[in-house]
Amino acid sequence: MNFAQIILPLNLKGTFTYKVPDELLGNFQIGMRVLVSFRGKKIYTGIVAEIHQNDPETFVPKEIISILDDSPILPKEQIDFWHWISEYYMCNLGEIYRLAFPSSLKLESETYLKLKPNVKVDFENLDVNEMYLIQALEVRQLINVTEIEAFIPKKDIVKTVKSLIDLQYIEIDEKIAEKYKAKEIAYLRVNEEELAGNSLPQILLSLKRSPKQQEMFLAILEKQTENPEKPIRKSEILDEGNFSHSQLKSLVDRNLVQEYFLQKDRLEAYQGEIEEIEKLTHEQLQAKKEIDEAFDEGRNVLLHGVTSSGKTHIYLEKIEEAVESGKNVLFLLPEISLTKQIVQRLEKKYGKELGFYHQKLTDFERVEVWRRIKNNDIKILIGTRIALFLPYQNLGLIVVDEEHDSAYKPREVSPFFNAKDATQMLSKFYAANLILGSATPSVESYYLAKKDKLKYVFLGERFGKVKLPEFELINFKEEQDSKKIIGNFSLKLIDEIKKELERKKQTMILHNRRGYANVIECETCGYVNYCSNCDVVMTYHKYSNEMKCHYCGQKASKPKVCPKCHSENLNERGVGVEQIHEEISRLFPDSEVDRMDVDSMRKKFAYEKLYEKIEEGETDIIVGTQMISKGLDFDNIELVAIPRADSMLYVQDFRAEERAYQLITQVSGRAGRISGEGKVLIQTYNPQHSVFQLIKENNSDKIYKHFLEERKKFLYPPFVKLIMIELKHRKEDKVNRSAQFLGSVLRKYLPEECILGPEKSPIGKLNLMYQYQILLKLPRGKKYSEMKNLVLQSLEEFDEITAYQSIKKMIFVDF
Ligand SMILES: Nc1ncnc2c1ncn2[C@@H]1O[C@H](COP(=O)(O)OP(=O)(O)OP(=O)(O)O)[C@@H](O)[C@H]1O
Ligand SMILES: [Zn+2]
Repeated sequence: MNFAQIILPLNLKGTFTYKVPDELLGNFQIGMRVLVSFRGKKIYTGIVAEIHQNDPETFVPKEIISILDDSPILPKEQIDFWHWISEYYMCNLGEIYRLAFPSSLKLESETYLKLKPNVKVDFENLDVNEMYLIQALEVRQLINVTEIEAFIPKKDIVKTVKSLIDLQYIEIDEKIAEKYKAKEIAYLRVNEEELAGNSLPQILLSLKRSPKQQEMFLAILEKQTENPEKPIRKSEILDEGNFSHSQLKSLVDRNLVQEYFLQKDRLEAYQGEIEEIEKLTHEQLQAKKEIDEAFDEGRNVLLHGVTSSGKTHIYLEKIEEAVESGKNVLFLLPEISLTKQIVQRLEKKYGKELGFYHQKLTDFERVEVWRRIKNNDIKILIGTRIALFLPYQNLGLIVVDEEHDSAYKPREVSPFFNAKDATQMLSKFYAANLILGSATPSVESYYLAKKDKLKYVFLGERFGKVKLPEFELINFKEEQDSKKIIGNFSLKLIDEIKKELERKKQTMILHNRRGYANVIECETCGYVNYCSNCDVVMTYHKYSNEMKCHYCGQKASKPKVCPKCHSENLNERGVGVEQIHEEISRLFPDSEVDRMDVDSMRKKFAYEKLYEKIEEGETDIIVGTQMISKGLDFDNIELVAIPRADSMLYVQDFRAEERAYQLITQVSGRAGRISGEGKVLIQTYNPQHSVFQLIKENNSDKIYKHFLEERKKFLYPPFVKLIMIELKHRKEDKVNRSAQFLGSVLRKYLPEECILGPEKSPIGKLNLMYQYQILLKLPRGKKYSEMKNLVLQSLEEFDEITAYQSIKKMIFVDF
């Protein structure tokens, strides 16, 4: 008899044993999807992880209902990778499965289906089951898979649903249906109707008094006549420097010229010619040579290239080499950004052989990418962390850009894993090469490189021998004492910004706190406004005039009087980016000041629009949170200012200094990319702080040495391994008791010095759940896996207590 171990999309440990009916044995392989029922009536799509002959002794396994694929949907390398993640990050295979697969590939009882809007169904070509389902959906808008069992035999359900999805008649109902759109670009055209109504000489006559407008109108008309198929980019007209925005605006107001927007991806065909990549500079060539050598020895690479050193050019060379040798490439980004230079270039060169995969795609789009990857139609995939799980074949190169970015290991969605670290294993399973790249590598990667576990390749010079920005520290205490400040800005800093404005240069101001004020406090009784779901004060957002909890998203109106003592004496405390924006706008009333943070960028295309505005020089000062530090490559920014730099350091987190260094260096990297005149002004109460001093010196070896010494002294990674266990429950005393119990079990097995806690988490309540945590500091090396097994054993003992089964457990490995 034959049995199979099946992975189910459930948050349960391990795989599940099913019997393989003889009639299915003909084509039954690991990596195929099967339909099974689990715990009673519910059906699920599972994945075959193992085939064997071991009849289980303690129970009678159920039979697999049907096979859904003709060939494995998941390659062996991915199954190995899933097993590794599950073991290393102590999570369940089912959690990985849920994250990895688009919903329509893993239909289950609770999946809801609906008709696609405005479909015309060709009933003649449907089989009986398909017809029933369509008819049912016409009567009721939503039907879930369980309900379908009433009129379609179980074994045919998935086949029927799949075929109707393929025909695009039906779709999975998704709450997050907001479709991702590519960047919109502004285009111009002459208003044909005006031209038809009035003769050209008439129009020109009407523009007699404004020769510039006349000239511009003719320029647009000329381009349009020359090549009617080719849209005229607005920037193309304005960039020549001949015409101004106000002239264009008059033409648009007179209805002679129309401005319209097109999505970037719709235009691929027009954008035509692929330029050769510029030749690598001497330094870049040297770096590439070192990478080639490392790859020859089968080693992975950490590419540490200062900001604007041209890491992109090196990636491009390696990517194109891989593709030429018939291999496929995965390019991983922390977040998808279509404005990136590399994306634009690859898009031009590889067109349809380039794929994108990220959280913002709809389910249908995701399935489409799966299909194309499986058919080997995509050579280069650009994606975020979920792209690790696509069914690649022949993967030859993985590049992880901005490898230090914490978006690779979010703590909000399970399973918890670090995508950057996981690529090291993925590359192993595929025997692919790996480049981790950053201007500010994570301390862990740097350490691995220095230990020769990764090949360290350093690019210390900006492209074109452009100078790196200079750092200057402003002692804010002194400025304050001598009354040389206005609000959060020293007169010195104000003066520097003024100079930039006069020189027509752009300035960036970084303040990494959302909102307007951190708290609203009652002067009379000291009341502060806490979120009703969380143990967190609510942040005041002046622009939207509301209080927001940054942890659970809860909103409330701003209190007019103190809810406790009814005093009207309410005060704003703590400075958020909105306030910095307001101050700057007041200090420079004649300048265009824009704000870039998650709150202001929520509207559709807000980011794209602001990006273009900055690119076209319409913005003078950009105020923003860490968002402004990411990958922007503008050429007219010279001054970067950080008015309240201390706020980055005093955070309870052993990575606070590392993060501050990365953020300051990244944002400073936006300055002087062409001119080499970049300048960074840091206002601080502690100019002597070692991190500021080291940043000023700009010697990366020294900085990392400092970080590593601190980590060693206080026993933090990379010198120990951290595992954080967080327990959650709606009742505080229950979660407290359970945490004490787990602590005592762990202490039975592990040495005392490895265990910190249990204690209340820094955020004691989140979304109505009380949280307690236990931090484990475990030794590296062989001992680590031994101890991890003991941790597992402790967790199993914990799970045996019935009273604690309602406690939610979260395990963060290497967080
Ligand atoms: N060999 C080259 N020839 C021509 N231009 C180059 C070359 N290398 C880099 N550049 C240009 O230099 C600029 C900086 O390069 P790039 O954006 O790749 O830097 P980076 O190392 O990724 O920096 P960051 O980490 O700040 O994003 C870009 O505008 C790029 O086009
Ligand atoms: Zn909250």
